[in-house]
Amino acid sequence: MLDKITGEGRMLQDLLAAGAVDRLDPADRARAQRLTTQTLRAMERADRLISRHVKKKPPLTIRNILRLATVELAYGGDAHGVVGEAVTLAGEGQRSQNYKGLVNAVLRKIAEEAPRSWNDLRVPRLPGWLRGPLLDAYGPGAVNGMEAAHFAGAPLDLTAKTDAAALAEATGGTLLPSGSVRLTDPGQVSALPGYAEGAFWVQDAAAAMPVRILDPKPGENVLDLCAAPGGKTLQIAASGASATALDLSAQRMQRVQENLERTGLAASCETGDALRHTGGPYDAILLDAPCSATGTLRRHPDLPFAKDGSDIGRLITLQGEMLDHALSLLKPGGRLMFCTCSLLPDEGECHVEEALLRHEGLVVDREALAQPGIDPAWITEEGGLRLRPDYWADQGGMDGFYMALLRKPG
Ligand SMILES: C[S@@+](CC[C@H](N)C(=O)[O-])C[C@H]1O[C@@H](n2cnc3c(N)ncnc32)[C@H](O)[C@@H]1O
Repeated sequence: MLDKITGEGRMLQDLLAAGAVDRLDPADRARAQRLTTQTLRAMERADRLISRHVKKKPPLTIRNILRLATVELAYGGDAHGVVGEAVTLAGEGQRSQNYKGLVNAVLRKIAEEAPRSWNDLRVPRLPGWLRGPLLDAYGPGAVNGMEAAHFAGAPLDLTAKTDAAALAEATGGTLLPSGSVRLTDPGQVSALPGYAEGAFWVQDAAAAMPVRILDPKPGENVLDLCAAPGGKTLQIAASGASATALDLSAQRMQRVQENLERTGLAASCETGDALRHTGGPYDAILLDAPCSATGTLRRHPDLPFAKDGSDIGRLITLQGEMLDHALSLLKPGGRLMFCTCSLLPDEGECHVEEALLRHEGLVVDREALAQPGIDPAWITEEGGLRLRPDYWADQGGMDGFYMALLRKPG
């Protein structure tokens, strides 16, 4: 998986969905996934240690074997076992066979050194294509905080179908001020109490906020324009509103259907292009537009390796078109929640500023942001909400997100 992510730009989720670890038993599957994410998160540190002992860069597979083993050693893996497994792995490939001796020698040195020097190495940095714009937008202190949050990884947040306090009690989790339930050592999600009955779904606390702010009401017609895998559709459906869920991807729409079935919630599901959707007019619309997903790096440490930022311009254009089209599907006086899980203002704040100039009478509803768990300091100049992974640092952070509630003139 590391070879495909770092060498071919593939995303971990896609590899898993394509069956990359299906032949392993469940415990090994979980271990493979954990080791992959751990290695990606700590790659910069591993490379620093490795570079002390390797003069000429070996082929990618060998580099990845060294990285994987270095991270295992740094996190207390048994030196004999880890080095042995890495040498065996190198021996499996025709080309990589020649590097068995190097793998053995380098890892023996690292086994001695890693437990001592690991924590002295700096927190891994974001790639330049992302770090530059984030420094411009938020400054060095914030970016350091974000990098620390990415390195720390993320807890598991749940959204309750009905009673968050009861869910917190049943799962031993913490009820966050925004209403999500947080678990720091969850184990397997499907083994949590209430999973089979559909009492909750997995959703980061930040990702749960757009629908809380949109506040759908029973009887309202609400469209979720980019719905899959459906966390926000479930929230809309649970509110008692009549939900329509749309997504371009049939495969991802399948996930929405499965989630609705497990939770016993109802929504009308459509596969199609948001820009061609002609239904409505709707009382309220949620537009969780496709974006760089740079707010989710705590959970997706593969993204900085698989992407280089070259698709962001295309995404920004698409987001603007979707925002305009969504407004055309709203009833007069209707409300549009525009959000993206991006840290880049070009995919958030800037869209709202520009939409206000393009659409006469359109306003941002700031009052809707007066919600439990929302710090007024997070509210931006144009009236949106900027969430960052370095917020709630003592409680395990949150995903990066931008959201704003727009009201169409009546
Ligand atoms: C950020 S994700 C949505 C996450 C979802 N709202 C949730 O909470 O689970 C963006 C989604 O937009 C979908 N998408 C991309 N282009 C689209 C289009 N032209 N029309 C509709 N959906 C699109 C993608 O398939 C993806 O599922």
